[in-house]
Amino acid sequence: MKTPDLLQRLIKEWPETLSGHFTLELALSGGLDSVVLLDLLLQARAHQCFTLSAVHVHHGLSPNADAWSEHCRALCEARAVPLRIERVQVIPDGDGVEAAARRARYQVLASSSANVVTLAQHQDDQAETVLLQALRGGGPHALAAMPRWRALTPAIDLWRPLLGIRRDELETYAVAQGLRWVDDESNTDPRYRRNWLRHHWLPVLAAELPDYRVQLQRTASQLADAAALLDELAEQDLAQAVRGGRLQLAELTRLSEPRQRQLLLRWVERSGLGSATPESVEAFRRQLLTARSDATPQWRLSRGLVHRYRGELWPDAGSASPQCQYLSSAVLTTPVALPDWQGVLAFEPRKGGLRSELIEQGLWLQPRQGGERLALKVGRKPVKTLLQEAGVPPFLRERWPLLVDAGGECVALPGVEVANTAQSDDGWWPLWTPALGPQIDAG
Ligand SMILES: Nc1ncnc2c1ncn2[C@@H]1O[C@H](COP(=O)(O)OP(=O)(O)OP(=O)(O)O)[C@@H](O)[C@H]1O
Repeated sequence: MKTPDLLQRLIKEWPETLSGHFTLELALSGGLDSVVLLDLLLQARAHQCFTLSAVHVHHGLSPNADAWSEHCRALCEARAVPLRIERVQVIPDGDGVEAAARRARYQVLASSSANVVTLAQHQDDQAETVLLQALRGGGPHALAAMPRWRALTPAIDLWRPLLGIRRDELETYAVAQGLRWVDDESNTDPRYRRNWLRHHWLPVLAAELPDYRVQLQRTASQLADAAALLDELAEQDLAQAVRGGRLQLAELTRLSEPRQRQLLLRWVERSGLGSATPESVEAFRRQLLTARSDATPQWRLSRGLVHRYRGELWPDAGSASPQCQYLSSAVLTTPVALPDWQGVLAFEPRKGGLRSELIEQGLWLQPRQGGERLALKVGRKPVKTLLQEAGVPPFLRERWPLLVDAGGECVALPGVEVANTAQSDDGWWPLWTPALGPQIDAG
C-alpha cells in the first residue's frame, strides 16, 4: 500500500494564525495518533517556525500507566523533544471515570506554557463523536463535535490537525516509518459505547458507505456554523431581555418559539442553574404562556429554580441558610457580601436612613421568624406587607434580612424601609442586593 503523504497534507492545511514563531505543546498519550503527530510535527519544523514540546498525563488508572509514561519519555528523549509528565488524581463526579480523566487531562493542558496545545484526534474519532452525540439526542452544539481550532484558555489555543485523516492512514504511515506506539487496552472494552460502535457497527457502515466519515465531518462543520449562529442570536436576545439577572417576559414573548426556547436555555445556564433538557424548556415555556397572570409557575433545574413573578423570571440558586449575624460599623464604608444570606449589604448616606449611633452600637442581621412589624409614622406595619408592597417575590421574602439593634428592636428592612423611630436626617440607608446568579445584562 502507498504510504499516505500526511506531512504534505498537514502543511497544506496549516492554520494561517500559525504563521510567525510560536510554541507548541503536543498532548502525547503514547498511542498511534499522537505518536504519528509527534513524528509529523518534527518534520514540519523544516517548513514552519515553532518550538515543540510534549506533555503526557499519567492518569494512574491502568496497570500499564507507568509503561505508557516510560514509552513517551523514551520517544521524546530519542527525538530531543522536552516532555513534562504530569500525574493527576482522577476523581469521578457522577459522570464516570472516562469523563473525570478527561477533565483532569484538560486541566493539565490548560496549565501549558505554550501558545498552542495540539491533540491528535483524527477523522474516525470525529465520525464516532458525531454518531454518539446523535444517539444521545444531542443538539447543534453537540453534533458540531470537535472543532479543529478553539481557545482553550484566554492565552492558549487548542489545535486538532489530524481531523481530516483516517485512522488507517495513520497506521499505514506509522508502520512505514517504523514508529512504535502503545495500545490502550480500554479501547477494546465493549462496555464503552464508543468501542461497541467502533468495532461492531462502523465496519458494517463502512462496507456500504465507505466515505461515511467525510459525510459526518460535513454534518459536523455545518452544525458548527449553525451553533455559532445560535450563539450570536442568543447573545443579542440575552442583552435585550435580561435586566438585573431577571428575564423580562415581555421581551421573551416577542420572539419566535425557537428563539424563546434558545433564550430560556441560555439564560438558565448563565444564571448558574444548570443545563436543561429540550423537553423541560418546552414544558416550562408552555406553562408560562398558559398560566394565569397571578399564578407563580416554577421550573426546577439541577442547581436551582426559576420563579415567575410580576412579568419577570427570577433565577433562584436556593441554598441560602441565613443565620443571625453581627455587623460591625465597618459595613458603613464597604459593602459586605454575605454568602450564607446570598446577598450583599451596603449603606449609603440618605435622609431618613438609620441613625449613626444605632450602627455604632452594633446591629444584627436576623432571619425572619414571622409576625415581625416595623414602626412607621403611623402604627406598626407587618414586614410581610412591606415586602409585598415593595414587589419582592415570595421566594426572596422568606430570606430577606431584618436589621435589629442592640436592644433587640427591629429597626430596618434593608432596601425597603427604616423604622420611624430609628431614622435621622443624616442617616444611613441600608441596601440589600440578593444574589441572583452571575449578572448577564448588556451594560
Ligand atoms: N494520557 C494522555 N496524555 C496526554 N495526552 C493525551 C492522553 N490521552 C489522550 N491524550 C490526547 O488526547 C487525544 C484524544 O485522546 P482520546 O481519544 O483517548 O481521548 P478522548 O477522551 O476520546 O478525547 P477528548 O478528550 O477530546 O474527548 C489524543 O490523541 C492525545 O493527543
